[in-house]
Amino acid sequence: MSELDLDGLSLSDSDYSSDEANSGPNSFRGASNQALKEKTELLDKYASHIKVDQIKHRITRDKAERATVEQVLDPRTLRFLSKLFKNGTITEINGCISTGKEANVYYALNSETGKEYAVKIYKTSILVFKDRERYVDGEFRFRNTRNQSNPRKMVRLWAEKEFRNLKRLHSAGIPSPEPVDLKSHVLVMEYLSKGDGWPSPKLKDYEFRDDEEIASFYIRLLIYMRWLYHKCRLVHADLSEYNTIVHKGELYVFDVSQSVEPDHQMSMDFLRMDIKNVNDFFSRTKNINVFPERMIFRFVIDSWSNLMTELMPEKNERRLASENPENLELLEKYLATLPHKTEDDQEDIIFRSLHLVSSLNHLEERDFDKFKSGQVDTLRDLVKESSDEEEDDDEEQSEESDEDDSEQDESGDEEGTPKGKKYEDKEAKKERKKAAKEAAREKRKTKMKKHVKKKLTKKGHK
Ligand SMILES: Nc1ncnc2c1ncn2[C@@H]1O[C@H](COP(=O)(O)OP(=O)(O)OP(=O)(O)O)[C@@H](O)[C@H]1O
Ligand SMILES: [Mg+2]
Repeated sequence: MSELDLDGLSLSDSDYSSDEANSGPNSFRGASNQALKEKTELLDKYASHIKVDQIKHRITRDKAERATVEQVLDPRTLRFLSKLFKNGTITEINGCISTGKEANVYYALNSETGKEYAVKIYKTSILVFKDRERYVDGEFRFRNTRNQSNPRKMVRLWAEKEFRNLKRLHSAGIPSPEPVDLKSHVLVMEYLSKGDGWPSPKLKDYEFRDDEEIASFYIRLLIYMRWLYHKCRLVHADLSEYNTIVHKGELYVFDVSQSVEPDHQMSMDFLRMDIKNVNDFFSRTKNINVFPERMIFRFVIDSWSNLMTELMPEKNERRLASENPENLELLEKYLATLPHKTEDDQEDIIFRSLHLVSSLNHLEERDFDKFKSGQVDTLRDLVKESSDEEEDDDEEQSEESDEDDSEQDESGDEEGTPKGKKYEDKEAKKERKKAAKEAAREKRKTKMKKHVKKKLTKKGHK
């Protein structure tokens, strides 16, 4: 593998020992005597400072169990943890906060400074690895790492990605856990706690005072999505009430290892999904009025000057706004001008089904310009335009192909780009299929000859 240098962090093969192919927590089959010796030494030294049991209610100071530590942490992980002990970042690990699909998060402490930390340890299981590939693929920053065959290297890359993304959030003023240290696949960050080890609640568990507070958190989250896009050049790609924490009265965004840059081929689909998740939580669970998804989408990606032109038609009024880009109050003001989503919002249903072009990124720039400058209210016209050409060739099959759609969803296309599945909810998928069938039927009735259409299209764009 070529050496990577990502924002000063470099990866090289030398950090990877080849003792375990893909160590599950306690697998050290095939480990050399030397590795075993190293593990024993590390356990002798650090096991009494590491508690890996699940934290049930609050962090306790029970004695750590060497046997459990040995079972849960593979030698490599133990080695990187020992570096954190040695460099004085932490002095103890006091239990497991979360065992996720992709990582385990532990509570750590520096008893000298009293500072608390969350230590996120990424897993190297092959299943996780396959699932996550798509977030790294297509990212300019990780262009040299495509098709990495070594899960450990990939996992290290994701940890690094999260570390760097957290830094971006932090410098953009988006409340998020401060990244503290990174050792391979072991990431240390600020622990968001109410004090004494108690974690601050996730958005999903937070007890809101009233509707006003709910609405203000909703608005904030929309603005953070915009800041992520414009200030951090990121789309979160897994934004929800599970990956946001209410800490000291503020909404904190975390879990950004899968976040992608806007140039990623799937970024627009991820963004649309994030918007849907956020809207669903606030409208269905919290019962407040939300904005139409397509309008939020535009709010997130549109330029500052376009938004301000809409908000303040007078030129001299806008001067101040141009000196103060991404200003929180002005963005709040802009959002206050948006209408609320109605129950049966057809435009939003169409917006959700933009999957027809597989990715919004596949639309040409001029289409986006049209959309952004308000020449078309939704992307419906553009979708028709862009999908027409493909449909000319395969529309006859469209109804039949519906049948094996789901299979395709699982496998993705030739280039490994997943279609639908995670990014499209069932409801939207049903609507999309229904709309596609109806559209195909309608289209057959009034089908225009290909050569005539080509001529017209060309004229129209001049
Ligand atoms: N900095 C932090 N402070 C407090 N708690 C945290 C922090 N980071 C993570 N957690 C807790 O650990 C859980 C898992 O973290 P995170 O979402 O980053 O990992 P994940 O592997 O992506 O998990 P999942 O697959 O469940 O989303 C969070 O839901 C949260 O409860
Ligand atoms: Mg998470």
